[in-house]
Amino acid sequence: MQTILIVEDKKSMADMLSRTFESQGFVVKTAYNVKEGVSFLSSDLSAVVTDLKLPDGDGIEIVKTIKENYPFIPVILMTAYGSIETAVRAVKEGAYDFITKPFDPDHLLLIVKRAIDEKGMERENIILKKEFSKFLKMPEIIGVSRHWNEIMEGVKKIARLKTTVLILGESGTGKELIAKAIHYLSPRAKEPFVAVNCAAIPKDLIENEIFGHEKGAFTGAGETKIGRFELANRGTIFLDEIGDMEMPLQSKLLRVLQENEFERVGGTKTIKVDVRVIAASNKNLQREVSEGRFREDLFYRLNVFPVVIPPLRERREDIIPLACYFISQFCRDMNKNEPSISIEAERILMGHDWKGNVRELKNVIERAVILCDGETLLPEHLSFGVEMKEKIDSITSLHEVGESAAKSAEKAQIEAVLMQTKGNKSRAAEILKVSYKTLLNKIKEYDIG
Ligand SMILES: Nc1ncnc2c1ncn2[C@@H]1O[C@H](COP(=O)(O)OP(=O)(O)OP(=O)(O)O)[C@@H](O)[C@H]1O
Repeated sequence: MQTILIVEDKKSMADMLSRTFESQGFVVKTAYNVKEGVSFLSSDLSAVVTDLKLPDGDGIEIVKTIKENYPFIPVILMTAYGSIETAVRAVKEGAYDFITKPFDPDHLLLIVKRAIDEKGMERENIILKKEFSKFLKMPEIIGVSRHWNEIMEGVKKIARLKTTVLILGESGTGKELIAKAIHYLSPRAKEPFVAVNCAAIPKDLIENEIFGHEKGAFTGAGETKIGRFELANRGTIFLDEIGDMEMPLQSKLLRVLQENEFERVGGTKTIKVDVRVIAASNKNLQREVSEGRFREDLFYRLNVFPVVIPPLRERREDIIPLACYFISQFCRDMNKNEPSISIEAERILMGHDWKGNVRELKNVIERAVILCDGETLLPEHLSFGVEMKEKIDSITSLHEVGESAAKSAEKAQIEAVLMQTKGNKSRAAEILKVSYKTLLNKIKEYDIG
């Protein structure tokens, strides 16, 4: 349901507009002066329609307040003939449009609907551009093991509620995928899913990224910046690697979880939000608490509904179904016929340790699909398969061989693509078909200069 705020001092006009919008299914709030109008502002509003001349000031004050605090709410001004110059100034100050009195209410309705659509798209674009939200639909999730079925049962139950979820598991087990599944199965599915990797953002920037800043908060803060909590309003925020969040920020997060409000960096105004929080960690958070690095109260607040994803080696029944799924995905992308997996290749996949979990399996399969031109995927198509054949007698751990070969191949591939993009990491991530976050982690892991 969309809510409109009408600020108009003439009661008959305000009533007529309320009826127009209500007949179209909008919820309408009415204010009769600037002070009242400003007090009604909240992020739940879809649009504001305000008169230019009000008893205690003018609509431009409302425009300015909205631009600073709720930049995604469009404001439409109603002006009398003769005050067009002021109306033009209002548009310069950030109003979406103005309409000159007298007007046809249906015309105003049209402007408001278009404004809501455009501002909504603007918000989505910021989210997409910043790669906060990779999927616009429910991702495909594969798993047949008992563990996995239990996880999915829990996910389906919890998705409907606003409960905070804490997802625990080693890197690459599918924590982000589960967070997305919860979001897309929830009543918030049409609202943004905003992911933040607390470990990938430099420590001195993270508060700013998550909570935004006010204009002039520090040198270089020329404009007010909306943080990711505000971008996620009405949707879900996914705080990945929460165990890496510094203590002072943990306190700020606790307040948002308890009171749904915070201040931007350098600001005094309290911002209210309605955001579902899903956090994830590959660290043992209880140990972080006992060692004094993680706030105990925050841990309990996050741990309302824990989801523990076991490593792939503890749910081996999922390996082949996942491998088959990735084969068909990559073959479709590369326009190739789908090979079947030979018994030997299957045995190797089943026996591997998968320290990098599903992510590692996905990478191994991608390379295998590139190398395989026949109808059957063989051990030599698995990057570690070639070396394994040569060294099978001399080396005790098959897994070590497979891993080191896979890793050096991956490192070489990343270095080559970075050279190709002249160091542009976003472009390299696109070519490598990994998230920007994953690429940063890999660069760190392989110490690529
Ligand atoms: N059950 C699954 N079905 C299909 N794809 C999966 C599954 N689990 C993981 N994946 C895929 O494996 C990759 C890694 O998963 P994801 O990024 O969710 O892991 P993560 O635990 O969040 O990793 P990290 O801790 O490093 O951020 C992604 O490409 C994801 O789509």
